[in-house]
Amino acid sequence: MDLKSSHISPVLTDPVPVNKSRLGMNSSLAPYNSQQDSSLSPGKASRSGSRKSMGGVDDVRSNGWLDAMMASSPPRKKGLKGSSAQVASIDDDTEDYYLWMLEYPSALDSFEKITNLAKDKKIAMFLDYDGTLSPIVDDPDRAFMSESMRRIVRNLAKYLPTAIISGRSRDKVFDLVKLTELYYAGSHGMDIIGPVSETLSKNHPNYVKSTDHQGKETTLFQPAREFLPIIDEVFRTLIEITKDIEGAKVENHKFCVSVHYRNVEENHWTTIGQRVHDILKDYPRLRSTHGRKVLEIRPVIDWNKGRAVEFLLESLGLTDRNDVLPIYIGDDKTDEDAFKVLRESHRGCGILVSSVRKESNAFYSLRDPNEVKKFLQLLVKWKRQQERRHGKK
Ligand SMILES: O=P(O)(O)OC[C@H]1O[C@H](O[C@H]2O[C@H](CO)[C@@H](O)[C@H](O)[C@H]2O)[C@H](O)[C@@H](O)[C@@H]1O
Repeated sequence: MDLKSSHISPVLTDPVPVNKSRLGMNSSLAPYNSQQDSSLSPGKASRSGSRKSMGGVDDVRSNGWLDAMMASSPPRKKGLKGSSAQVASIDDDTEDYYLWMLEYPSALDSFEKITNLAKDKKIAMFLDYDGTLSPIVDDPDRAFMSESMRRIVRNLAKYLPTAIISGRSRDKVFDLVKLTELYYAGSHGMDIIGPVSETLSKNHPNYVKSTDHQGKETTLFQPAREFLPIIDEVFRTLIEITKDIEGAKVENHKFCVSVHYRNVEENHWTTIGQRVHDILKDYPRLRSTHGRKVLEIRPVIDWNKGRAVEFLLESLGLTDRNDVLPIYIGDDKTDEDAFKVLRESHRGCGILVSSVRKESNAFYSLRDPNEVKKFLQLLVKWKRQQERRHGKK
């Protein structure tokens, strides 16, 4: 992979004529504005040059934000509210779900098919965190993975290169996973700690030698470094503008910011959405994407979980090889970028974790983290058997 080419470098997207945003285009899709005052810090627009609300047209109710916010997570199971540790998703045991599974078959039922694909290949495993390794809960600070899940992931990493790719900051996700034998990509892939790769290090300015939690030599890749001050600034602003909204929570994930509304009364979702939307008019080089009851504010760079998968495969020396099968398991919209990369490059497979029907670029599905655990457990068992068969310990 040539890091000098635009294929891998996180090039900012091209500017689009201003009138597009005036036509009510969702600002989460609105591009970097080359007209911005270059004397400002990265991402910040001058007030006079900022995109203002266009008399109701540029309003979260009419531009699709509110719909996306409403649709961003399975509805709650009745009676779940209260405990912060309770799982907040529902099982949609309808006929519809089973019909949907014809298109996205269960990875458990298809296990043999998957391992047939993996025969004589090296699997590279990529795992999302929230909603995949840990259940979705009301309090993001209490989204713990179970000890049994941790044990299985640790075992898996003995046999396969395994990476966690999360929207959380790398440090936060490491604190939750606590496994030194994995690779980590935080901030939706904008903060990667991976193996040393001579080819990559020669070609990329954002690639620096580092040491991991065990003091082992690794490399750090942070394609959005220049955005650190602006992310900090927008984080503080978002805290300020949401402080009167009960239940709102803002998290700083170093290269991106999360604004949670899971615990906000539904009749205040428009307010929270509108305020975030309006603030982003001052930051044309930042955009928002929709996660599970969360708005994620991130730099407008051509980098996402899909690019992180490509990057890690390259760092592991596993790219452009027919004997590699990457598997990515994730539950969220941001994981779709990774599913898409695997689907479009005709290698590996995406597994969507969902208990409700969703359009996806994944090939298979698993209902919830419990099924993820069963799948990973089967994989460990299968790898063990394979190694025994091939005479390894
Ligand atoms: O890429 P991920 O590892 O899946 O991270 C995406 C977001 O996950 C967290 O929020 C989600 O999980 C919370 C805990 O279960 C839940 O309360 C919240 O509603 C979900 O959106 C994390 O807190 C976010 O910052 C991440 O962006």
